[in-house]
Amino acid sequence: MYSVKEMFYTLQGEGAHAGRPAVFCRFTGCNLWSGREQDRASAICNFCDTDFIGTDGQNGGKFATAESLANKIKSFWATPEGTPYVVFTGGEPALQLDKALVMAMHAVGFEIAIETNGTKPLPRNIDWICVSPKSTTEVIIQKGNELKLVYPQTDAMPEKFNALQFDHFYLQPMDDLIDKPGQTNNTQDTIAYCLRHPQWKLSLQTHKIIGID
Ligand SMILES: C[S@@+](CC[C@H](N)C(=O)[O-])C[C@H]1O[C@@H](n2cnc3c(N)ncnc32)[C@H](O)[C@@H]1O
Ligand SMILES: Nc1nc2[nH]cc(C(=O)O)c2c(=O)[nH]1
Ligand code: SF4
Ligand SMILES: [Mg+2]
Repeated sequence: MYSVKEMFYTLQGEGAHAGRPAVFCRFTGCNLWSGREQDRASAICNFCDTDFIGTDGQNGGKFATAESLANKIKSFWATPEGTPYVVFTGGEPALQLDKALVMAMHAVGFEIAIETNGTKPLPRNIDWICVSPKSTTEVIIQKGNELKLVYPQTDAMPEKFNALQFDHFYLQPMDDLIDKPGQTNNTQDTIAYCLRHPQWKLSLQTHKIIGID
């Protein structure tokens, strides 16, 4: 059984594929935060910008089989043109994305991306792996396509990750959910870090800038 918070067709906002049309499938639940505001301060990951509780979002629901979820995802790709692309996110998608769903998505012709915190094993054959380390957690997914670190995090500074095996290293300014002026500092500090350490590139959350999902 797969539990999905929401699904929608939009542009990937972040990282190396920013601007690319994709179906987003947001799974319910995460291993680093309950998702409840009263638990945020004590959570391992405490800056999350996402509501991933329940199945009540747009096109959310429970799916009994990989094939039924794959067919639903396919229904949001509205054109015969291009290679259909799905981004599995959450919550933490590694808690639910399994071999059966990877096979079912490939069977309906999709390329598969994942946005993961890197603390849980992944099934084989995911086409694009984006790992975003959090706080003091151990990153067990040590290779992939992009490492996209939210910056700054006291317990997860870039030096900890710069020797891992990724093709792209991105820093994404922390969207400060409370202190909006603080956000400007995060962006300026991220730019300054990239300029000093050019292994790292800036990733902006462009969907927030242009006002799409
Ligand atoms: C909501 S997470 C879901 C996927 C997975 N649990 C993870 O953390 O990578 C999706 C992406 O948003 C990033 N993110 C979450 N909160 C953010 C914030 N306040 N500012 C900037 N990026 C954020 C995460 O680091 C991750 O790259
Ligand atoms: N447009 C858009 N791009 C995204 N890239 C990663 C997202 C996520 O929440 O995982 C996200 C999202 O929520 N929307
Ligand atoms: S690991 Fe990802 S989904 Fe979980 S709380 Fe952190 S940012 Fe949100
Ligand atoms: Mg998001």
